[in-house]
Amino acid sequence: MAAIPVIDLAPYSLSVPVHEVDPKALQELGDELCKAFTTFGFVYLKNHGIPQNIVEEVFSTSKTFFEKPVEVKQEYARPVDANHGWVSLEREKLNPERPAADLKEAYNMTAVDDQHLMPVDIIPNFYDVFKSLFTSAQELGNRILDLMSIGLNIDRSFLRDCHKNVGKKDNQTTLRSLYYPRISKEVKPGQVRCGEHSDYGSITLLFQDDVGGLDVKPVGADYIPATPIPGTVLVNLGDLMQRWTADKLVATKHRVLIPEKEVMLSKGRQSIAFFLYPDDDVIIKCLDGSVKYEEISGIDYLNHRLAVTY
Ligand SMILES: O=C(O)CCC(=O)C(=O)O
Ligand SMILES: [Fe+2]
Repeated sequence: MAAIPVIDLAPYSLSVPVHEVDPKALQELGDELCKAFTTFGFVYLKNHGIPQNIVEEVFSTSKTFFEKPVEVKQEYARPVDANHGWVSLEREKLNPERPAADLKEAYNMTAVDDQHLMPVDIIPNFYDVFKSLFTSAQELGNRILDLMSIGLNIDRSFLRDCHKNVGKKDNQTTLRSLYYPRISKEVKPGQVRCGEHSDYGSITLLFQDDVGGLDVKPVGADYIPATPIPGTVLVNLGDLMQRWTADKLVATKHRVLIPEKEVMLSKGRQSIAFFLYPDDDVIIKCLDGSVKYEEISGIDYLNHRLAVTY
């Protein structure tokens, strides 16, 4: 199996004003992106235009938080009825068939204008750095949706328009900082850092540190490593988008196992995922006009998927 494609987003980078973009370059990018999403479900984007220092700040600020004692972090815990706040170690099991829960912690931000459950009293810049990345990732996400619409031969603003309320109450888009602590004690049988799963929503933007460990499973092939490439963002498709495109584009499985090499066990790992979801009330109806899947609202689809994880 060939490697996960790397696409150069320079012609549509965040630093290029939308009205200055060459339509031919957009069509080529849209086609390239959709092609990658039909087999790998994953692509690396280089020259995307999100400044690396914004990403680094979320990594370092999150690490400061994750290294606090459990009793401190508990104050900011995700309530059962919302996807916002701190998620403790072994709380989630992304592959429900595994016997033990994932060895990871996370902090989720869903509302961009609200500091609710944010640890700003102990880490004053926490909200600002998360908000800054959330805003940039939202803009990049919109551009990726434009390219997907072009590649799918639908109205160019169609997908973007279905994601108008990102960061607000009636949209579930989440910026999630993930922390995989060093492996210091016995791992339970079958336990991993992040169980096999596909993402739930439209698309996911993933920033990894340099430790590595993410494996992805292209269609018809075995898992291959998604080795970190500095300065890139890894973009993958979620199940909801697979359903929306009537399986033309695929949401492939991925996982993070316990490192095999002894020296790697002492290293923690960090990643940051931006899960882009359509607005709650958007009706997901097959874009090719077929009736392969029943219509469902964005929020009903997501609630059904989240129920399996917790
Ligand atoms: O940590 C990673 O690299 C992947 C995390 C992931 O797949 C997820 O949270 O959905
Ligand atoms: Fe994932």
